Amino acid sequence: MAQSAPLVMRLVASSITAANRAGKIIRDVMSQGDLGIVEKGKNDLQTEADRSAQRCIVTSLSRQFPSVTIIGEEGTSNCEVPSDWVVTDSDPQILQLACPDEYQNIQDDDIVVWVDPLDGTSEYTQGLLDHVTVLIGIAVGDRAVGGVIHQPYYNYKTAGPDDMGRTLWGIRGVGVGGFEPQSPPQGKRIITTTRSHSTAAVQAALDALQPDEILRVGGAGHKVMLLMEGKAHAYVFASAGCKRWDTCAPEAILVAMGGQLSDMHGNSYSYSRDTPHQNTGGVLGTAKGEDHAWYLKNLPDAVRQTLL
Ligand SMILES: Nc1ncnc2c1ncn2[C@@H]1O[C@H](COP(=O)(O)O)[C@@H](OP(=O)(O)O)[C@H]1O
Ligand SMILES: [Mg+2]
Ligand SMILES: [Mg+2]
Ligand SMILES: [Mg+2]
Repeated sequence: MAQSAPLVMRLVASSITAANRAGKIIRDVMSQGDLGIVEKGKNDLQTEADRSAQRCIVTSLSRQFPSVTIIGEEGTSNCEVPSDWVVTDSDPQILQLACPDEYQNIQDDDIVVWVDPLDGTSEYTQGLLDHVTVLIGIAVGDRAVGGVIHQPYYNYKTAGPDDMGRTLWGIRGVGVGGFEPQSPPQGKRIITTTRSHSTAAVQAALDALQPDEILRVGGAGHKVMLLMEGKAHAYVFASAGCKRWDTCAPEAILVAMGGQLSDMHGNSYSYSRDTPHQNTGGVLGTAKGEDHAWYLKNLPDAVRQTLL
């Protein structure tokens, strides 16, 4: 039964265990105390946790799916991966779920896996640990279809080391799991946006949308989780700073529960293997039940013109 599950379902099932293992690596690097920070660019850090978590995920998935294209934020390295970082088991619950007809016969060639081994690096280095997530997105053709978000420090203030963290998943046409989907409060507009990568255009977009409240938090995964759990109505980021690995997994889960994610012009991002990595049109995510078009209509043209 499990062996014969369709490829998309097997990829999500294996991504859950790989993301959980990567989360443990992220916690271990922090508790060992040497983050090994490298500056990749302006306001763009990489730590030993980003590097190690990526090696864990890419090695684990490519052992099981050697012909599937995997694109990760941190590039590749040929160093040996410790054997206990390689996990090849799968989440049994996902393998039992019915796969939609349109994804029954998907081949290796049709898939790209987008990996952000540690989303919210800036917040990780500053000790804002619950902003950190591990993101694994599964694209079929050019669409984000499956997503896994692992939050390694969920409940870290109250949980012990063995019950810390959680893993959320979603598959278009199947549903979501690992969390309780909630709608945001009616009669209010709460917008979430970047905490560490703001610009004049990012602020101008927020001003025009007149939110009742702004939640400035780290990580694309964390911000989309706020939409999924009814804590915010929209994620508005009028900047070209995010990449496909930031949005693929969150978009798949958000869409699977009835929300939307597009660029600031209302166009969907393509997640096919030859697509550019940069989300040059910015990010607009809206919770289930929100009027995505209202946000698009009320964004100032001057802001939109700063984005391709
Ligand atoms: N100006 C910029 N330069 C580099 N990365 C940016 C960026 N703006 C956003 N990002 C990336 O987009 C993700 C979400 O950003 P933010 O937390 O500011 O909303 C982060 O992913 P990583 O932490 O995985 O690198 C962040 O690095
Ligand atoms: Mg980064
Ligand atoms: Mg990221
Ligand atoms: Mg990252």
